[in-house]
Amino acid sequence: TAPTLDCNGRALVLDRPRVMGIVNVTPDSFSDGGAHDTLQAAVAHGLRLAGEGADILDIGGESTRPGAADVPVEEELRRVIPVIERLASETALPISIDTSKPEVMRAAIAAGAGMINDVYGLRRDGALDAAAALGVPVVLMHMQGEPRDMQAQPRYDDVVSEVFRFLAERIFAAEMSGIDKKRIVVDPGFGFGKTLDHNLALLAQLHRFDELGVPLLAGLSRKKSIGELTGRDDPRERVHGSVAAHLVAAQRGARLLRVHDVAATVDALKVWNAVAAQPMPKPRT
Ligand SMILES: Nc1nc2[nH]c(S[C@@H](C(=O)O)c3ccccc3)nc2c(=O)[nH]1
Repeated sequence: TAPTLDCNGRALVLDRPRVMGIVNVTPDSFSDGGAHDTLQAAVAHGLRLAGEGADILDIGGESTRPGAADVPVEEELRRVIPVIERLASETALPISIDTSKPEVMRAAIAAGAGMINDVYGLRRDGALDAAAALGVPVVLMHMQGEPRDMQAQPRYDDVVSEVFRFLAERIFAAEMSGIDKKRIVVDPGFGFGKTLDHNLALLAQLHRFDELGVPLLAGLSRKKSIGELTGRDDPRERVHGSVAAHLVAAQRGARLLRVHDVAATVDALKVWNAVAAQPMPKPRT
């Protein structure tokens, strides 16, 4: 039986790679930037991704852009809560909240979200206890440094081992706080304190994270590394490179893919699934 995440009553079955559609509710992601327009545009975007075949929607109100100032909790709530309420009522999809703040976690789950996606791995004060009390699945991601400085000088002796150890420690910390291991997803955090070479090493050795015994999320969509490999400076032109990277991640064990371009990724996974479903001839004994 496949691992199944109970997201506040909405099931996310990880029997095959599943697609998490990104809904950024940050004024800088919608041209006009007005609050009402941002709400309308974000909800429309979420509904569109649902129509394209997303298995879950990830709502984020704080751009973790390197160098970005921390968004005050009231502002983050003002952005994401109305979007979660509308999407939770207008789609049957599970919804994850991309936040590191305990207050935002609580309000988001109360508003209908069913999973916590924390790029900070529940390291903020009160985050572990909040996540434990809320009883929903959590994504624990690796980041070296802080969003404002993480890309300045990423450095590792052995990036895969160090990210592995960090994730193992966060799983332990989560379990010690009462979070059942069955509710935990881990994520190497592509682009969060990593150079291109670090990201490529993590992708190439993604299978090593199977040893942690929890499902893996990969988020490479439209990231700088994809741009560097393809020479595409405009993130909107990084769809093909992103789909390729996510297929590699799926092939090497990722069961959640966090993407902007849902339709393209869904089509690619249909090909992947068809091949994965092929019976393998018994190895000649
Ligand atoms: N679990 C998980 N959550 C995530 N949230 C993000 S924000 C990122 C982006 O490019 O989307 C980003 C980074 C920097 C600035 C803006 C946006 N990336 C991930 C990820 O890789 N894994």
